[in-house]
Amino acid sequence: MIDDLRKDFSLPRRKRNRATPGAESQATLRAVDGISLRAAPGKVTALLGANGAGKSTTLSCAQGLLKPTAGRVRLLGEDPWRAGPSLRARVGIMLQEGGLPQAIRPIPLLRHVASMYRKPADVDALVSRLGIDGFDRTNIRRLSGGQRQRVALAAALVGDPEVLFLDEPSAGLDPQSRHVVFDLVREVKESGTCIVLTTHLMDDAQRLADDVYIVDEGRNVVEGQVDDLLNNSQDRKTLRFAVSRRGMQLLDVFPAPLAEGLTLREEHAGSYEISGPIRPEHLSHLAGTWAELGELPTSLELKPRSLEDLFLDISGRTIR
Ligand SMILES: Nc1ncnc2c1ncn2[C@@H]1O[C@H](COP(=O)(O)OP(=O)(O)OP(=O)(O)O)[C@@H](O)[C@H]1O
Repeated sequence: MIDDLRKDFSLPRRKRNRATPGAESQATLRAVDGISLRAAPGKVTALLGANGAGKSTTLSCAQGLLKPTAGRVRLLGEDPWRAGPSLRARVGIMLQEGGLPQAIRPIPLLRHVASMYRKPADVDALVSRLGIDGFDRTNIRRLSGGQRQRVALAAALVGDPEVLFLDEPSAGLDPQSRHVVFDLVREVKESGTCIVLTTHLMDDAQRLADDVYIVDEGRNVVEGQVDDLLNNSQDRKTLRFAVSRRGMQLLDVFPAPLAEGLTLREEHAGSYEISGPIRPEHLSHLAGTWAELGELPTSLELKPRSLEDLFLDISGRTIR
């Protein structure tokens, strides 16, 4: 549970303070500015946001790795910043950078980690499930990014945690590994573990998460159950199509006035997206226009709005 979390980072300012020559004044960066969230047992809670939105900082405060500037954090009822080893033993953490020792092979590392817990998970089962035995002759330093991710996940699960934090769990995974990792995460959730994850991949969030929090510039902007968020926008659809005539003006393709809350975007030359409450008349209008022009779209797709559409509406389509 996180209530009104704030985290400022002190940044050295290059400019010297004229009032006190020689002294370096400090500037602060507010990375998190009032985030609140709750993560329940037996659920996957996803924290989504653009690069630099404040997700990892929030997770680090929740894990007790960073001290919040203000606000309240409770992890299994305790303040994680002050908590001792008994709380840590109930929590599994998979960090974005891996955070693994480098000069050791994966299985000896996992056995060593397991030896620190009173009731560890079955290391052999985790190793074979995540295919770690296939690359155990290599030190962690030399593993590929995806292999290291799998070892990091196994290390986070080896203590059979009650709360599991996953920072970008599918980064660098090939499609097969991604399926295995997702199935494993679902099983862990069904066993009652509270899972909190961050991801940039909206597909992953849509497939894995029960609850989502979208953060932007350190603040919550949307929160809710994935199903509710998507159902609420059920009347909204996204139509994507491409036409072969390069350089064609958008209005030649869709001359109807953009009434009724439809938004229209040219993704790149000849490739368009219309979103909003699309009705059959709009499709027939488009088809009529194409028939007049003798144009057949090279692709055409009508989809319900996804978490990615929702996310892009909120955080914009340009890099900030
Ligand atoms: N130790 C630090 N010192 C100074 N600034 C920091 C520090 N850690 C993070 N920041 C800044 O705080 C902001 C939030 O960073 P954070 O890592 O929480 O974002 P994020 O949402 O996890 O991003 P990403 O998706 O890229 O991992 C960024 O502007 C980042 O540069």
